[in-house]
Amino acid sequence: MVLTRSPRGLWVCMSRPSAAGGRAADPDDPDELLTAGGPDGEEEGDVAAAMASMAAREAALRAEAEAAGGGAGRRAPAEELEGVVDFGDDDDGGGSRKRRRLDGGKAAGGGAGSKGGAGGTAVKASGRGNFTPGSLIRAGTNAAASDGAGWADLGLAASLAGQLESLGFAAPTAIQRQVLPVLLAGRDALVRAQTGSGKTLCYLLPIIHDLQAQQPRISRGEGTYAIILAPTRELSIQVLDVASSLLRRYHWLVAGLLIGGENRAHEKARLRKGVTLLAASPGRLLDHLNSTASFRTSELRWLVLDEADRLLDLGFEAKLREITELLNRRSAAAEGAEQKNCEEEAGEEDEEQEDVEGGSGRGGGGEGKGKKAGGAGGKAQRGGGGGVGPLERRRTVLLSATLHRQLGALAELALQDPAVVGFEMKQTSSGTQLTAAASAGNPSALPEGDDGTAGLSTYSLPASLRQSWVEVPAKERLAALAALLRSRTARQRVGGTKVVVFLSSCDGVEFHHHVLGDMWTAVAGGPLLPRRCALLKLHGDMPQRERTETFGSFAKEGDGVLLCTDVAARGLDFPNVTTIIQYDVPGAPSEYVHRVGRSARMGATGEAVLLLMPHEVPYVNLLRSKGVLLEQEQLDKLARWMPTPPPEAAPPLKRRDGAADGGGAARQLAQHFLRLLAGAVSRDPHAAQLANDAFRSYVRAYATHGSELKPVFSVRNLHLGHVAHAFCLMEPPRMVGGSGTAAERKRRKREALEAADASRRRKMKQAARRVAS
Ligand SMILES: Nc1ncnc2c1ncn2[C@@H]1O[C@H](COP(=O)(O)OP(=O)(O)OP(=O)(O)O)[C@@H](O)[C@H]1O
Repeated sequence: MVLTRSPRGLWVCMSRPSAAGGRAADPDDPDELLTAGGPDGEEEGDVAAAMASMAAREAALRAEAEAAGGGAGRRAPAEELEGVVDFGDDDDGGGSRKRRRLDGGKAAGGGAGSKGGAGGTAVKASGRGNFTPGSLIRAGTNAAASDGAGWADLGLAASLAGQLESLGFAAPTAIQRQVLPVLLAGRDALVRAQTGSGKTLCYLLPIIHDLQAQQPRISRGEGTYAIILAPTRELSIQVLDVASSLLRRYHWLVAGLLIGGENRAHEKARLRKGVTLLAASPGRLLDHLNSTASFRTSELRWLVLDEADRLLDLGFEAKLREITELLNRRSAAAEGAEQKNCEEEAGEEDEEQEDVEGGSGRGGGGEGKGKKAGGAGGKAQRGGGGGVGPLERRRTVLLSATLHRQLGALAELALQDPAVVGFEMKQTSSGTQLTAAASAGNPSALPEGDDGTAGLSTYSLPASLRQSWVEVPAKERLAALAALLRSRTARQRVGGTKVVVFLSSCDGVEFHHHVLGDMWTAVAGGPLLPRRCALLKLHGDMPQRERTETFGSFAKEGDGVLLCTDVAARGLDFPNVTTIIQYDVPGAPSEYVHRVGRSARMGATGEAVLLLMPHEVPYVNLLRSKGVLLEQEQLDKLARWMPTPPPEAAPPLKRRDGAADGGGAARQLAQHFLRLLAGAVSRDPHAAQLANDAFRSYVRAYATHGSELKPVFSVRNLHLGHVAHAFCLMEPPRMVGGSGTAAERKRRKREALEAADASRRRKMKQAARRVAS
């Protein structure tokens, strides 16, 4: 038994954890085999696939960066890239950087003697590349971060600073410089900062710093110390990936995943064993909080809501409230029980002591019964090493590039005296209100935005992002998309060419994936995209395994085109995305910001192109009123990239002087090509079904635009006949009726899940047999 301190600062009794850290995984222990993200366990199917693809992605990236950037592991943030910053091999976090030591003289967390530079891996960040100086300083964070501080200067443990440097993170970004000190000092925080500015490390680093410093070391058996909630499964996987790479030096801290689409039984098994840091989706977390008795959260020290506004948009508000209430209740109950145990223990001790000291006529005892080792004063005490004291209560962090007013209520519920970064928080008679910070360059009294915010609805986008829009008549949309894809992928670039195309529905993604892939090749006599360029799809109706695979492979592809829904709009960090095409308009302008934010990350250049039908053009003004400025690109400029029918099928043109007519001839040819494509679709029942479903889903999604956007995006404004052309349909299908292919996809998804379950069961049985023998 040891006396230790709970997150709320109470001294409680608990069993000393077994010294499990550092031992090799037991290959015969089925529980070990099911550990996700743990450093000492083999991982199960889906997670293993995700992690393997992530590792491959990391290796590929590093190789690319080395080839292109003369050894720079990752792009360094603004300040370093402007000049040349060189962290020498033997720097160990800088000559002035002192290694923090925990009681007993052990190097903090990293194992004695582990060098900050990870075995001498030098990280050199040079000024080459496509960085636009200053873009990070304008990261919407009011940062004036030009002091050149390194990781350890911010107060991070030397071992963690070393791990960061060995991963190629040469120095903190502006937003990291602002947020880290606040969280390390033990405050809650609400953070708004540009997409791609490095928010993930803003919370992961303080968490890991805090957990690695705890003495005695945290054991996984104690349960979960940190939970990170994200709105999509892919984002949770990504967070787990980053956390796992940072935790490599801290083998006793185990990271794991709880997301929908995964096998519950296996998640329960992992929770029983203990997961110190959890990346989770709200639904699945709540599910386990309610149903998994062995899920221990009484020691929870950190709760993070990444993309907090999206969590609310997705209707998770009630779930989030329930989660915070459940966590509070569980902590209170555990604390009460621990306190009771403690009192009982103390009572027993007193009795024993009386026996010893008083002699009490029982044979002059005392000799044989010494005092319990240490007593209260001598018992091991869990405290933070490295200068950060134990937290007195749970820390909560909310982050996003866009925030909205409802978040005020959530902040009120979940945060205590938070530090706010990137905006202001005011107490009014109606509760907590969020407004844009005047210092962020935003007028303080802007009209209410699409999301009901005042001022907050102006957005800050990376300066290195070029944004444009093209006006495209409805019936030419598919030809324009094809032309954009061909023009953007034609040139091979160092570092790769990646294009993300956003569509409004899963059916839309399925149809376009089919038609721009195999069907295009069949009709045009050759593929739409260069052979080096894979055409991938990602949407929420895909089985989780397929989603994870696509996510991993698009990340590691050199060149590729990803067709996706908004499932990929938030937080996903695909390296080197050069172009974002918004084929279907986003819902709220905040979604525009997140979609385009998949490019131009961390100072890289990128472009975003928005396709608008003539009646949708006023959307550009709406974006302008939110501080988002787009240039117009002429459709005719894309003419030379328009698809053409094979020579034998080309019609006689009314006008053949393509260049002189400003692209009209090319557009006529493209229309002829689309008629050929429509013919092919009508002859293929599967393709025809996909086209019908996609059309219906498009119109339905169009009808769901919020009230602010309704005047522009009204179904009444759509010329349905022309819209149908864009789906290779001769005429618009009836809007009634279910979607055959959607049902088919659901069936496939169910079958895939069942097969995955069966395979997991088989693996478990094999593992159990090995243990038995
Ligand atoms: N200090 C740093 N030095 C170099 N690269 C960094 C640093 N911090 C983060 N990065 C990299 O910057 C990229 C963007 O980081 P991250 O995904 O955390 O951004 P974000 O602000 O959360 O974006 P979003 O709003 O889109 O979710 C990642 O590839 C990350 O590895």
